[in-house]
Amino acid sequence: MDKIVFITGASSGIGAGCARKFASQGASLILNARNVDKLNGLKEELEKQYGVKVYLLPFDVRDRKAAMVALESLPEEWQAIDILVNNAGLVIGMDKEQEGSLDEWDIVIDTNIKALLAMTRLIVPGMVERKRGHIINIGSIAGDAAYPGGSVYCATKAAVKALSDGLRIDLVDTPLRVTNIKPGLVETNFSVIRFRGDKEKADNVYKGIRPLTGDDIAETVYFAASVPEYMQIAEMLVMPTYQATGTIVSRK
Ligand SMILES: NC(=O)C1=CN([C@@H]2O[C@H](COP(=O)(O)OP(=O)(O)OC[C@H]3O[C@@H](n4cnc5c(N)ncnc54)[C@H](OP(=O)(O)O)[C@@H]3O)[C@@H](O)[C@H]2O)C=CC1
Ligand SMILES: CC(=O)[C@H](N)C(=O)O
Repeated sequence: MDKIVFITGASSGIGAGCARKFASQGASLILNARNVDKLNGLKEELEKQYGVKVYLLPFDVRDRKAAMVALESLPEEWQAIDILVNNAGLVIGMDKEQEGSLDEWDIVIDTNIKALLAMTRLIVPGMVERKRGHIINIGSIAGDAAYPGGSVYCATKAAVKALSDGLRIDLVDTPLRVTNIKPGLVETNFSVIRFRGDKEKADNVYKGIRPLTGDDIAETVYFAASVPEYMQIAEMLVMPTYQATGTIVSRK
């Protein structure tokens, strides 16, 4: 794949899986996250294993100015981004809406919605100009229906669906494509962060079921990116076989 792929949140889980998959197919990668050590390790791994070019662009996606400066700093040969994977995201806590922390919800909303929107706003105009581009947003099954203690996270992922659908409408007279990938249970660092570092609670989320991995979701992201140009995968809901909805899971 002779394309430049920009992935936010590439230091872990689904984002790192996407980096590995696109690298295995020969793409050039711009990788973002805050953890520079992890990004450096991934760059070294991908360059060694696949002989691809990797450019690191570490910044906090919530920092609009840092995002703008980072993108403006891209060397000429890295500027024509073909695929934007808006993946960086998180939730903190599983509190009832009437009891949770407004400060933590600010972090969640700023990362999952406002940063995704800012990255889109910064990168998509260039794609329109070049008449080439694909925006792949990582939404969630959580955006389809609220679940107990998940209202704010679910609302952010419902927003990702609305932003993806709206962008697709706004780009309908261009060759650009917009995809919303909606994973179910995927074992990554997500639950460790949700439960504020409590590994036991995080492990319980995946108990009795074989969850998906970041690599599984990366396969679907790559599939959406590699169908012929006249095809647009608008949305994909991808979950483990023993999961039926955001909350109905059969555990053995
Ligand atoms: N795991 C799951 O079950 C599911 C996850 N998702 C979604 O998938 C996406 C990826 O999550 P997942 O891989 O599971 O979780 P991880 O916690 O493993 O990875 C999250 C990534 O986002 C990055 N990130 C978080 N905040 C910021 C920030 N402010 N600026 C830049 N990067 C940031 C982290 O890097 P760093 O800390 O280095 O900045 C990390 O690379 C999220 O949008 C999540 O909502 C959707 C459905 C299911
Ligand atoms: C992390 C996710 O989005 C997952 N589908 C969940 O809400 O548990």
